[in-house]
Amino acid sequence: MLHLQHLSLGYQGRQVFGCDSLSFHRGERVAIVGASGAGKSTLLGHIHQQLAAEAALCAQAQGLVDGLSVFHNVYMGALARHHWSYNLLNLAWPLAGHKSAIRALCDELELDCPLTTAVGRLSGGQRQRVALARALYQNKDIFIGDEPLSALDPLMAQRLLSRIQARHHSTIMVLHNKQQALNYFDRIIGIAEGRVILDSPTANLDASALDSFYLDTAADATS
Ligand SMILES: Nc1ncnc2c1ncn2[C@@H]1O[C@H](COP(=O)(O)OP(=O)(O)OP(=O)(O)O)[C@@H](O)[C@H]1O
Repeated sequence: MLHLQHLSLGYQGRQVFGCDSLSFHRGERVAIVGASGAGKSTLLGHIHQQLAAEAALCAQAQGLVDGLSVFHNVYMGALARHHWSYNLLNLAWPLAGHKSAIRALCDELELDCPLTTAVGRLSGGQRQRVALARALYQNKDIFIGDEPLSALDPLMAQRLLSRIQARHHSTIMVLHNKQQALNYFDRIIGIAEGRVILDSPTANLDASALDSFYLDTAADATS
């Protein structure tokens, strides 16, 4: 699906992530873990650039428009699928088909507020689910997420993780929860100081293998 070679990523001439070779395969569910500042988001952004046509990104910086409704923010996920005039019409007078599809998606994400609610009035966890709904509304085959469930309680995060994975043939996700990484992903990539220091099938790992990545173990009791 994607083969990265001799990769060097950085800002203003400073490399923050580098690797000789890193591949992502169709059908894989890959968790990326590492301490803050390790280079995870930089790598994820590059992966999304390479796979943009077939992948939806749910970024850490959600980019929601606070003054607009839940409906409008989620609909933004569909903008690229339609002509600008159709989008304009639907943003001004939401069509029944999109309203019901977005309602169903929000229900699936356990977001029960009215679609007319301004996003600026929502809690952190609700906002995160609006951003997630917008990414899912892109209807892409691959889901790329940068801590997309970090504001949710562990049980809800696990339920939504299963639903995200059921909707996409491949998932690449940065996350900070050890048990979620071990239970819901086929492969774990560990990054430290801009290098890949772990790349292994989850089946070959136990919880102690992830200790050096400072992962949150809050979900241990619920798994
Ligand atoms: N836009 C930017 N301009 C300059 N430096 C940046 C920029 N974005 C990130 N960096 C730097 O690159 C390094 C890696 O950042 P990155 O966001 O990829 O790490 P991360 O592992 O995702 O961290 P976190 O878990 O805190 O999100 C950090 O030193 C950060 O300060």
